Amino acid sequence: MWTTTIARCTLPTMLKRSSVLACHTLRTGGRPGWAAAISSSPSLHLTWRQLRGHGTQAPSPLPSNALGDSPGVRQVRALEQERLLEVEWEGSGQSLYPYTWLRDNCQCPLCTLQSAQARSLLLSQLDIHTGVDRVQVTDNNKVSIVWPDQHTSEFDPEWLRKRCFSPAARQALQEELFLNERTYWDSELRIPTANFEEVLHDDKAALAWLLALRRVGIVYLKGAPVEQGQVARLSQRIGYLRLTFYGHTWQVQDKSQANNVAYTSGKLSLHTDYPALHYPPGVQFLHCLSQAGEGGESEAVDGFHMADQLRREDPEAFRTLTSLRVDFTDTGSDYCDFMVQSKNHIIDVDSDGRVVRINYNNATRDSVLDLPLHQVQAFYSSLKAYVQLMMRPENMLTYKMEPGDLVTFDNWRLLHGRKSFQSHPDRMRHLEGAYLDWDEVMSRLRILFKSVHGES
Ligand SMILES: C[N+](C)(C)CCCC(=O)O
Ligand SMILES: O=C(O)CCC(=O)C(=O)O
Ligand SMILES: [Fe+2]
Ligand SMILES: [Zn+2]
Repeated sequence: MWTTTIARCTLPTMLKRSSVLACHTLRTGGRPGWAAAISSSPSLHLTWRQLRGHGTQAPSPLPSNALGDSPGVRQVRALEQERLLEVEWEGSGQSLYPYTWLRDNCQCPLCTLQSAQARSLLLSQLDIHTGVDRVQVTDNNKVSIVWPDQHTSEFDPEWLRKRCFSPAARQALQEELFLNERTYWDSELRIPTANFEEVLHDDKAALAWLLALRRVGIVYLKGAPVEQGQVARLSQRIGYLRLTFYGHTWQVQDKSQANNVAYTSGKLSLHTDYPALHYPPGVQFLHCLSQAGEGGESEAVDGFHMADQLRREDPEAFRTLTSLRVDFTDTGSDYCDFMVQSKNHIIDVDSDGRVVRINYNNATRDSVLDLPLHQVQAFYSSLKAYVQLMMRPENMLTYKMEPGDLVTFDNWRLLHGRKSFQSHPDRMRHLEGAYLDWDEVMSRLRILFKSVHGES
């Protein structure tokens, strides 16, 4: 039984600016806490193992799982009573597979459309009470099953091993697919930095960029041409960008009759972008084309880290912000006219209580507050507690973008802001921005990993 615990760990020197940075990270089993070595050198060549953290996997009853060197099958046995196939691995260990699942996932050309790597077997054709006629290990070490209707399935040992139903194997595969392990940080973070052109042209650099974006939540790219169109170029490296009412890409400038507080020279307090949508953009790019002489510095905090801190320091506030849905609103005209309304938790948690998304922009929080009278004051105190935690100097990162800098960050996790600035009509501060979603970014990450490391 592997339980998830909060552990304290010390990060290697590369991630911190000075002395020892205490970080909090999720750890499994009774193993020592991992420490991901995240290099912030200009080329940011990080290895998969470095960013995954070696100690993140739960102890596996199998010698190696989902990470290569798959042993062969020694023996298979049909457990008739339980309707399970038992696979005994060479070396040590065994795995159990339900008959129903095996029949459902037959890889033969009748059951699978090979060109789409998709199931063509219909659920109506699946007998969920099927038995087996006979099972054996073939000469080329495949697991062969003959079903009662004499249909035959053959399974590759490596394919089966990866899909082992043990809790440890499931956890290892889920981490490999979704990379949900995060490295929390505070004001001491040295933002992982890479070269813009290198990320565009080199697969290893692009992989390191996306691994760090997932794990740390923010990566700085330097050396982008100082002209519009670079965030679009970078989004093409992934696939495509996320269109919103503010356009395919958008220009952050001090505008008259601004349709958003971002388009002024005023201070922006820590926020996530677009909580007025029920599915806010997962990733944000901001490219600096021109900076203000005075002001305009950027601020950022790790919203997941802050939420975990709030859970410990003020559990009642945490409960309030994860359970009350807050109305957000955004009305105006840009790409086209819009009247957007949403209801979001300030802190979204999944069914296991893990923080998965922060939704908060004070500018678009609606005056409509759909709460019973007696909950209103408690809502404000909870929100204040979270925001005051974020504003502590030890939690907040500050940096000033220069022309050619392009920051990429996790908009579901980070809250970002900017200091007010002096507007000069001859030298306007100008950032170009774009959004992407995590599904597309993770898709590119998996493809890059496969092409760089040659694993499936
Ligand atoms: C205007 N834009 C696209 C730069 C930011 C919108 C963020 C928000 O209003 O939540
Ligand atoms: O101007 C900046 O530095 C940040 C702008 C911003 O946060 C936004 O446009 O939403
Ligand atoms: Fe923003
Ligand atoms: Zn089949």
